[in-house]
Amino acid sequence: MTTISCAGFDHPYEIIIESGCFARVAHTALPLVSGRRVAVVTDSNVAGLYAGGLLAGLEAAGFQTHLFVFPAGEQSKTLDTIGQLYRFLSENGLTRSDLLCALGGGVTGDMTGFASATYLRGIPYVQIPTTLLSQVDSSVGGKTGVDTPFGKNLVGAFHNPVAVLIDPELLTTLPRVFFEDGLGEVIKYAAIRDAAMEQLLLERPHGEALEALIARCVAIKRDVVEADPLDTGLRGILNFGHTLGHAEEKLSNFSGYTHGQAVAAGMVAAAAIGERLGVTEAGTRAQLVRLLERHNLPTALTHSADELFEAALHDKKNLSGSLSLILLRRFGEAVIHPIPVEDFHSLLRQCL
Ligand SMILES: NC(=O)c1ccc[n+]([C@@H]2O[C@H](COP(=O)([O-])OP(=O)(O)OC[C@H]3O[C@@H](n4cnc5c(N)ncnc54)[C@H](O)[C@@H]3O)[C@@H](O)[C@H]2O)c1
Ligand SMILES: O=C(O)C(=O)C[C@@H](O)[C@H](O)[C@H](O)COP(=O)(O)O
Ligand SMILES: [Zn+2]
Repeated sequence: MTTISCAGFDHPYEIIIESGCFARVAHTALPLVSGRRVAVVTDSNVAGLYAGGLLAGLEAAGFQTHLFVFPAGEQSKTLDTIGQLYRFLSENGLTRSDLLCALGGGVTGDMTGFASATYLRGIPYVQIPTTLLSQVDSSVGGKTGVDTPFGKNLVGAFHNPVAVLIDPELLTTLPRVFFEDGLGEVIKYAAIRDAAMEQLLLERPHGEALEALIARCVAIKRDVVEADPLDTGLRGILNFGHTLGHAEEKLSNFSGYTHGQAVAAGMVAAAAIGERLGVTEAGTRAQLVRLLERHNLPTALTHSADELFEAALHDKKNLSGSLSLILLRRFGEAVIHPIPVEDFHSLLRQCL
């Protein structure tokens, strides 16, 4: 078992990483809230696999439970679903002393966290991530929100969970394509902060090696979000590959590449731009491509430079005509590189 503490800008919380810890959710949640109602939020795939066990455990511990299920997939990550969730919470009498449980992947976690930040102006929530992506990244750090027709994650709030319980055993039911999708974010962590992780990614990780890899990513994310909780500087490095990855997702109406796939292709493009600018060591792009291909991740974006540029104009790192590009100096070290928006456009035309 690994326990990682995170200071949090709003409150401190613990991230528990342990095979089998799913069985202890109720035990962990009990001392964290004074109320006795819990709303479990999950998607239509995860509900049938894990909601029953979670509800039974919570009820045995004395909680009154309510289950909100939405259709699985990125296309549900909208204000519309959030509206339905608010109504559900209100109809079931959830108060600010009660608890929300995000049981699922990043889509569930981002939406539950956003409802938790805004319903009654704040109600506690616990993250129980069930995808590799959500275990290594989205359940930690308190970025919550939804996609909009004008761009990815453009409505949201910073709001930390009261606890994160990561049980790698839950990944045994995860379809292979989503496991590989999560490896896209794992490779991001290696690329921005820890070149040695590449050795652990030569084969598909499993068992203790997988648990260690999850803990390493969480520790890196904890260090970065503690240093810059509200994303005003250093935290930008966690966005490596995301400027173009998010543009790609938006241009496909959130039904093309999954998030991890889009980030994978976005990282390759960012490495090409970095090499063109002379910021990134030559050969880094090829190194990234080899690692991504090993795990069946895409290495090319599917839209044109002009389309991607237009879509990226809504990026949150775009401030008054200048865009903070996240580049690598070399594999294992990221750098934030501000450039005028027009230069970004011509770089895209040259590099894609
Ligand atoms: N807040 C953050 O810091 C942060 C970080 C990274 C990504 N994200 C967001 O996370 C989202 C992507 O998350 P995701 O990849 O987890 O997607 P997801 O939540 O849609 O889950 C992927 C698929 O796996 C299924 N699934 C989940 N757990 C399962 C299990 N244990 N067994 C079988 N099937 C299971 C789901 O039903 C879904 O079909 C994106 O919206 C992205 O923007 C947020
Ligand atoms: O936590 C962060 O900060 C990240 O950038 C992690 C990313 O993997 C994640 O996809 C995040 O949601 C992107 O943030 P955004 O601010 O670009 O929406
Ligand atoms: Zn991401």
